[in-house]
Amino acid sequence: MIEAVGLTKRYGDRLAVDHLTFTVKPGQVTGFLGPNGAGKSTTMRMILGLDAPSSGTVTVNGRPFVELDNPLREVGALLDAKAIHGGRSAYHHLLALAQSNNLPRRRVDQVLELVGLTEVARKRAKGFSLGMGQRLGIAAALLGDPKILIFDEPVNGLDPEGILWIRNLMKALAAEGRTVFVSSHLMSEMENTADHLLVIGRGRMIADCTVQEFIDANSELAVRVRTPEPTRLAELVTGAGGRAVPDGEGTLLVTELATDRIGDLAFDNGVRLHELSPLQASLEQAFMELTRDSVEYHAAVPAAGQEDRA
Ligand SMILES: Nc1ncnc2c1ncn2[C@@H]1O[C@H](COP(=O)(O)OP(=O)(O)OP(=O)(O)O)[C@@H](O)[C@H]1O
Repeated sequence: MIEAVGLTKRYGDRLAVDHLTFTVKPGQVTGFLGPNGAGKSTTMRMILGLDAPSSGTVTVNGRPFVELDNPLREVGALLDAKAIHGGRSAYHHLLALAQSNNLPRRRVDQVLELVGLTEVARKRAKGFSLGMGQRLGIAAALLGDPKILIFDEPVNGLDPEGILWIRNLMKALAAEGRTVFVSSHLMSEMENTADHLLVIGRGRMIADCTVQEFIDANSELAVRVRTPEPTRLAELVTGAGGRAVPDGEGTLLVTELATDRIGDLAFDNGVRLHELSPLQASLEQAFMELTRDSVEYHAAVPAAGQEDRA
């Protein structure tokens, strides 16, 4: 369990993390989502005692990280996969970690096996691909068999196979009853992996809900209707309080009116329908919409007065 109360980090006059209060529970994957610069890494660094909060508190298993007796046995983290000693082999990198943390040597072989690096274990990590480096970072996180796992953007730059592997691993770790906290700036990455979501923007909590709740609350329902009489149906829809916009020949996209209502309306007025299909906006779109005002650096030039709203 990870618990943050009023967690805040200030860099000069910039609030990188702004009074975050949340709980990350065991037995599920919790996705930590936010656009670049939202404050995800800073939050994770504070959880791991690498940065001190300006105010507020964060505990793991009820205690601040720095007070844990055996940190590697309680919390495993992947923050920056490139932060390894390139001259060492994967095996020696893990062995050094195991020895300095009083962990048995056999754990090294076990985690190498678990992440699929056994065959290259004696090669220097310098020659590792991004995916192999990521696997080595995960092996290090798993070394102490911790109940809490923290991964910062673990799939960044990975190929589809690597992404799938990490997704399945996170789910399996959660199914074993562990607390799995994973950050990403892409909603699409989380929708198949996470059970719970914490969404932040500009350091502030925007949403704390299940993935299903996020879908229900944020994806606008539209209905695609195909008919030989689009103009007539559009009038009926508008008359009933909905909105209809043409979407190709003989097709309308209807919003603000339920699917059943559109069907009834057409039937009651003798309008023939060839298609009536409810559509959901993608989660990615919903996420972009939700965080639009909280993106730190927009690609386009921001409107006057919007440059600094931190
Ligand atoms: N050491 C630092 N000194 C000054 N500002 C910092 C420092 N670390 C982070 N920041 C600022 O704090 C804010 C949050 O950064 P952070 O890296 O936590 O965001 P993030 O959500 O992890 O983004 P990304 O996905 O780009 O890593 C940003 O505005 C960043 O520029």
